[in-house]
Amino acid sequence: MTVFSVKYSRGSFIFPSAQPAPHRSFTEEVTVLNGFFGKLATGGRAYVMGDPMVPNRKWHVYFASNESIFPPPRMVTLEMCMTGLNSESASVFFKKDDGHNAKQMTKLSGISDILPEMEICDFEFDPCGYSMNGIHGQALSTIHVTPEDGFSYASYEVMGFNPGAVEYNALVERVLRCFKPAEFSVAITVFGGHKWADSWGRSAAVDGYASRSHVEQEIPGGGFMMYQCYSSCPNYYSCPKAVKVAAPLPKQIMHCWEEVEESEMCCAVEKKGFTFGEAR
Ligand SMILES: C[S@@+](CC[C@H](N)C(=O)[O-])C[C@H]1O[C@@H](n2cnc3c(N)ncnc32)[C@H](O)[C@@H]1O
Repeated sequence: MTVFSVKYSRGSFIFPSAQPAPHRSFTEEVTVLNGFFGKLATGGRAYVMGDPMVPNRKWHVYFASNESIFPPPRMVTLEMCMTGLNSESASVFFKKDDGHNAKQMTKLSGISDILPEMEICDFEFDPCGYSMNGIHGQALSTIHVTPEDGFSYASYEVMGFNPGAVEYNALVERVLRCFKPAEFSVAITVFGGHKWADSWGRSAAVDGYASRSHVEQEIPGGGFMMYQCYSSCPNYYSCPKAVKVAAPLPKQIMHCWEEVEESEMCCAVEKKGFTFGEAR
């Protein structure tokens, strides 16, 4: 089998200095990935997306593809990273003496309602924690939850579905309902053109959350990525819908250095295929 395309993506590490090789820096990760995929037609492309005004909230993406197989089929990937989970929502992911298991966590949390068609294989950790993988036709999803107070975290990822059949904003809200995070980021990758993507090319407008940054980046083969960060508003009722505060920000001028360190100062190495997304 030949490789069609590869994408590696992650947010900023909460504990960067605790990461083992090759995750000590994005540069190191890219070097390893290029060893495997750098010879594909597009070469390895690496991006660090984020607003320099919002520290430690960057989206790191490595992408390489065999361009000869483009144009690619229509495809959307959604990735959400959530921190500061509401303690009541997080408590669902602790095992209880009454045999509270992964199936109950899936139901009680609302995970089963995110995309009800998904067939879910779920797993509970001891004494807490939860992971699941879901499948429906060609669509795949995965969730991982670390519910411990102080460093709580949940991730949600879905790909391979027909974007026309799923409304972006409503999907984001169903995910948030499960975890009620204090902060979250959402990254979408769209192949096959903007226009058809309907709701998928726009900022999510989420009650109770304000958008802190919005960055877009074109990728080879007609794809584009959008990365947004949100924070919950202390006063829910006076919080404007995120779409109002997500109006385009003034363009930021990015500075580039030769190395991208996990200190997340920002930016990229142009000549090696790094680019830094432009904040809007
Ligand atoms: C959801 S798991 C992380 C799963 C990871 N992404 C994976 O696929 O292996 C993280 C949560 O499970 C808990 N946990 C309990 N036992 C664990 C184990 N053996 N390995 C990883 N996490 C464990 C952690 O404390 C944390 O709350």
